[in-house]
Amino acid sequence: MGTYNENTPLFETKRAKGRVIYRLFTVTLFMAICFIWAYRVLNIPRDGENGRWVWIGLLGAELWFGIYWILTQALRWNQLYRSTFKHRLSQRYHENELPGVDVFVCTADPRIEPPIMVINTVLSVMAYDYPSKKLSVYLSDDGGSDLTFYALLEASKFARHWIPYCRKFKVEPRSPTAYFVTIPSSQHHPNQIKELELIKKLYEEMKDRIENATKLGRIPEEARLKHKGFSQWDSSSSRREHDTILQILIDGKDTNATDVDGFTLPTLVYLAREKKAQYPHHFKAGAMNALIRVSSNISNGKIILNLDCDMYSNDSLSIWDALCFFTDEENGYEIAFVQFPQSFENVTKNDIYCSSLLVISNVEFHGMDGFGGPAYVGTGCFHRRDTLCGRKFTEDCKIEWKGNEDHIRLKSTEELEEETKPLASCTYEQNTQWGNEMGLKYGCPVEDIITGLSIQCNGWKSAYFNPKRKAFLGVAPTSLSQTLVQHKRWSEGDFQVLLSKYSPAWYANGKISLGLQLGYCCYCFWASTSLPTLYYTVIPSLCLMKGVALFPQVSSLWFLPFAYVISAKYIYSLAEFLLCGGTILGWWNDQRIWLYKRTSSYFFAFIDTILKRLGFTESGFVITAKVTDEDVSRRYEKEIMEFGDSSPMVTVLTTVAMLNLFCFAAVVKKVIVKETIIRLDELMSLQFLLCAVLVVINWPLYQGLFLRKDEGKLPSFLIVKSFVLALLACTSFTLLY
Ligand SMILES: O=c1ccn([C@@H]2O[C@H](COP(=O)(O)OP(=O)(O)O[C@H]3O[C@H](CO)[C@@H](O)[C@H](O)[C@H]3O)[C@@H](O)[C@H]2O)c(=O)[nH]1
Ligand SMILES: [Mn+2]
Repeated sequence: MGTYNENTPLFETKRAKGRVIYRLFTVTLFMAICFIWAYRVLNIPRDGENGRWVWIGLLGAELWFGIYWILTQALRWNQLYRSTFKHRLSQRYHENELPGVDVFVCTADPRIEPPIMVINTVLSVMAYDYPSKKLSVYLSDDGGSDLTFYALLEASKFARHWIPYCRKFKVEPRSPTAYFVTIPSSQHHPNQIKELELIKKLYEEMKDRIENATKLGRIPEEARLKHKGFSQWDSSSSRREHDTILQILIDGKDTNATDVDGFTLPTLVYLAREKKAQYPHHFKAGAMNALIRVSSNISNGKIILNLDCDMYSNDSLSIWDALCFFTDEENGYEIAFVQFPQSFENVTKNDIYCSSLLVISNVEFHGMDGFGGPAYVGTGCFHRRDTLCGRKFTEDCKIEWKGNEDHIRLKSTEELEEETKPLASCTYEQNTQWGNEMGLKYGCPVEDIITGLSIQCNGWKSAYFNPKRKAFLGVAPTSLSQTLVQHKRWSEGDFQVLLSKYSPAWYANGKISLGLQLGYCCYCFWASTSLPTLYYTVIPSLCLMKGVALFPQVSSLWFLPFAYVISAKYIYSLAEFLLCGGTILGWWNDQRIWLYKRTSSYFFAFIDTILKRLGFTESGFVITAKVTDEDVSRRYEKEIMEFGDSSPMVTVLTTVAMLNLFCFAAVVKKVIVKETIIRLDELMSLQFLLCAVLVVINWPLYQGLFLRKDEGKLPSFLIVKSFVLALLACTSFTLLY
């Protein structure tokens, strides 16, 4: 058996099919883009002529779009697909020889990340199909909340029943909530039915206790008295000011810590790192680094899995998949992390906020993988501990995975806790390389992207694994404003990565492949695409109203490249979307959100980054809510747009929408009065088309402004505000031009 085993690979990679055809298509599109550029350059109105500056602006925008399009080709040029052979791995390794795996779950606020959701995630990973003594689960609570601690304490007791139940009946998924809503009732063994009822009852009781406590904002007195852990909270603790709270709720080394069947349980640890107002805590990156240190003293697993608190495990075998990459004798040693896609449980069929990241997950990350590996996106990612801590790649980095790290510990759990606590103090990192050369990087709202990039710059590869059965499922935002806020954080972060010392544009030069550099740039330039997009959605419409033509006539030969680029680009994008499993309406929604993100989130991200550079603002981390109230939820299910708080971002959207409506109406009026019918379809057809499409795609905004009566509509003062702003823009353009 042994000899046969050592030579067979544990994973396989395949290049995408149809690459030659795709590349040819790309070349034709690129040529057409060059013609568009040529048209703009050759036809610039002369000095003093009407529309010179508008034209030059348009040239700038089209140059940018063309260049950006080239960048996006890097993500499509060389796609790679992977599959694993888990059974070979389990043949090759004895249970005792498997590496330890430490799972880090991060939470930060019990009001928008409900404790019951958090422990469902925790339970789903505790129930992984992996030897318990090799598995440890750490919950980092940046909210420093005793409610979360209470929930975790409850979960530690429930786990004693839940894990054996999962093991016995091989259930999937292993997040209790998700499991109870999906159980197929018919195919159960009579034995299971009884146990199912029992476990369900236990779960419901626990859930009630936790939800009651969360609702009241207070722990039941008897529970508080029963567990000494609560004594670490006193009247002065708050989320911004408290000492380190570290509790090993289940110590895997403790022979008494067993489930109801008498088997060892995985280690379970609660950590609220020390917080003091005068020390920056660096958000999730700070939490992760504290976890890295604390875990190194407790379980020190060679593999670290990082999850956001809403991302439960949907496949109990994912650890095996990840290990196939790391332990493959031939190619595994250069892989630093294995990223799974971010998938979401709550997306609706046509995904109105395009939160399922369909194309990114099913196309673009495979493209990055073809050039050296995907980015790290913060959740659903397995890391090697040493590379996360800053180890550089050298050819002799081959790590020996096999080995029994099972030493006997002489210290008691309490001693271990006390000894470990200082590792999570505010001052620990002073004068160290943490947040810089070690651990996750500080100072960037997308700590994940910048950290992953720096690991790749250290010479490592990463792997993207996108299995059929989703490995992790999370909660996507359910309102427009939340989506915009999330994307503002992402695009701002990515833009900062571009300007940082780890910039994919210069620092990464020569350290990672050119394709990967361009791939990263695609995301890093999100923020800057806002300017040309805003220009394109405003100026041509205003010119249309004024009667200034900016595009070639239908009868001109120059019309052809425009027609080709527009149709080829959109037909391709629709095909790609459908191939990823989307719907036609979903694609249309995707185009809308594409526009909204670019004209609001990215625009504000751009401005904020500049302000931050000049020292005016500090960037923070606005946590995405994972709860939705019932009313909002109902509208979300029906795919009715929910606008949420009316932020300045939404004002930009409504103003642009209103402006296009004005321009469109003005032109239609002229046509009706028969003034310009001929000029319109001759000279201004494309411009008219652009304006009309903008009006059509903005339909939900007009509905939200004028037609809807429900709570999710836009506030009426926004009608006035955007009306005045749009009117102002139209009149000043008419007067000044
Ligand atoms: O001070 C903080 C702030 C956030 N978090 C946790 O970070 C995670 C991500 O926050 P969320 O609000 O859900 O942001 P998303 O935009 O959904 O997250 C994506 O983008 C982030 C970077 O912007 C990454 O950190 C995440 O891992 C990635 O999933 C959550 O579990 C939070 O509890 C902390 O632990 N401490
Ligand atoms: Mn999230």
